[in-house]
Formats: sequence, structure tokens, C-alpha cells
Amino acid sequence: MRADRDWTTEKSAVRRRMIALRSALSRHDWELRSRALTAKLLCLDSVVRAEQVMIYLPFVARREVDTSMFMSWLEAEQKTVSVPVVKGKDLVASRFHVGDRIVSGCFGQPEPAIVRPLPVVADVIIVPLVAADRSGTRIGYGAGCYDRFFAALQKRGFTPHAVGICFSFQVLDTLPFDPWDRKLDCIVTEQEVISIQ
Ligand SMILES: Nc1nc2c(c(=O)[nH]1)N(C=O)[C@@H](CNc1ccc(C(=O)N[C@@H](CCC(=O)O)C(=O)O)cc1)CN2
Ligand SMILES: Nc1ncnc2c1ncn2[C@@H]1O[C@H](COP(=O)(O)OP(=O)(O)OP(=O)(O)O)[C@@H](O)[C@H]1O
Repeated sequence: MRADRDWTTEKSAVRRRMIALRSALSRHDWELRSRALTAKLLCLDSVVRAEQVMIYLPFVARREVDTSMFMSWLEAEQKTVSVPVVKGKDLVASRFHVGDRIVSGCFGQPEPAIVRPLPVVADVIIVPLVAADRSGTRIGYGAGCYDRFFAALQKRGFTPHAVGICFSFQVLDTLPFDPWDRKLDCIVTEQEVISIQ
């Protein structure tokens, strides 16, 4: 799709609608869906093979997919786990262990209290999202953090597998695509795994 000025407005409208829908999930529904999604996520070939995985700490009030069960599994599998920390306009991958103290970051996002940047970047990055489409286009909260992060990694020669996780109602038919958007390689929901070639 072509970039178009109206798309900024369309992106914001989709963002608002999806955040509202997701935030309205009951705690019970959120837990059930997150559990079903986790079961699919830990069977992915790329995840099973990965030595390092970057994952996010969820905004629970916004009902982002709960990643805590997945993190425990990663630790049990002795994989190296990192989480994003916002530094200025950029993201840093910080080593994380289940139980580490968590504080609120600049946008209110959960972040580890102690930042331990990882020199080597993950083989797999589990990406939070507000909406996605079946071609792998993704919309986040609009700060461009992940797009910039992937662009910076690519410059350094890293092309980690980007796995978007979200609930099934967040997968839409087509989303506007901007030139800086990094397509996801795969999307996992509580209902299906969508591989993008
Ligand atoms: N759990 C989680 N952690 C994450 C992200 C995420 O999407 N989810 N990020 C993904 O990049 C990064 C944080 N980036 C974020 C960017 C904007 C907003 C946000 O809430 N923005 C406001 C509006 C903008 C503003 O206040 O300036 C909003 O949506 O209400 C949150 C996180 C890194 N950590
Ligand atoms: N590689 C990049 N280099 C410089 N600026 C970028 C890059 N990627 C995105 N941006 C900037 O970030 C802003 C937000 O982008 P976009 O609306 O696609 O965010 P998003 O994908 O919803 O957010 P996020 O990636 O944080 O979840 C855009 O105005 C864009 O100019």
C-alpha cells in the first residue's frame, strides 16, 4: 500500500478503537486468552531454537497479552531473556529475570528497576502491538520505538525473527503501511499462528 496523509488519522483511529476493545477484556478472559496464546508461542520453531529472546513486560491495565507464563518457560529452558527499556527515543534490550523489581517507564510502561543492557541482541523479538494485519503490518502506540529499534539492528547486520503477539480481534484485514514500518515475520494469537513469508 502507498503512504498517504490520511493514514496518520486512520492509524490513530484504529489505535484508539483497539486499545479500548482490549482494555475492556475482563481479567479472567485476559488470563484464559493469554494462556492459550502462550501454549502456541512456546511451540514456535524459532522460539524453541532461540538462545536469546526479547519479550516485553505487559501493561496489565491495558490488557496487553500476559507474558509472565512465557517468561517462566524461557527461564526454565535456560534461554537468555531481555526486555525493552526506553532511552530517549530508542529502545535498549535489558537482561531480565523473573522476580526482578519493576518500575514505571517514561510512558508508564513497566520496566526493570535495574537496567542491564545486553551486548548481543535476541534471535527472536516478541513484539507488543495494538493492531496487525495478515501481511505483517503492525501498529503500536505510535512512538515508533520498535520500528526504530529494528532499523538500528538492521544497520548493525542483525535481523532477528519478529513475532507479534496479540488477541485474535486485533488482527484486521488491511492496515495502512508507512515506509518505516518493519513487517512482522509471524503473528501469534490465542487462535492461530500466522506465518508471513
Ligand atoms: N508493555 C510494553 N512495553 C513497551 C512497549 C509496549 O508497547 N508495551 N513499547 C512499545 O513501543 C515501548 C514503550 N513505548 C511506548 C510508547 C508509547 C506509549 C503510550 O502509552 N503512549 C500514549 C500516547 C503518547 C504519549 O503519551 O506521548 C498512549 O498510547 O496513551 C507506551 C509505550 C517499550 N516497552
Ligand atoms: N526507522 C525510523 N527512523 C526514524 N523515525 C522513525 C523510524 N520508524 C518510525 N519512526 C517515526 O516514529 C513515528 C511513529 O511511527 P508509527 O506510527 O509507525 O508508530 P507505531 O508503529 O505505532 O509505534 P511503535 O513502533 O512504538 O509501537 C513516525 O512518525 C515515524 O516518523
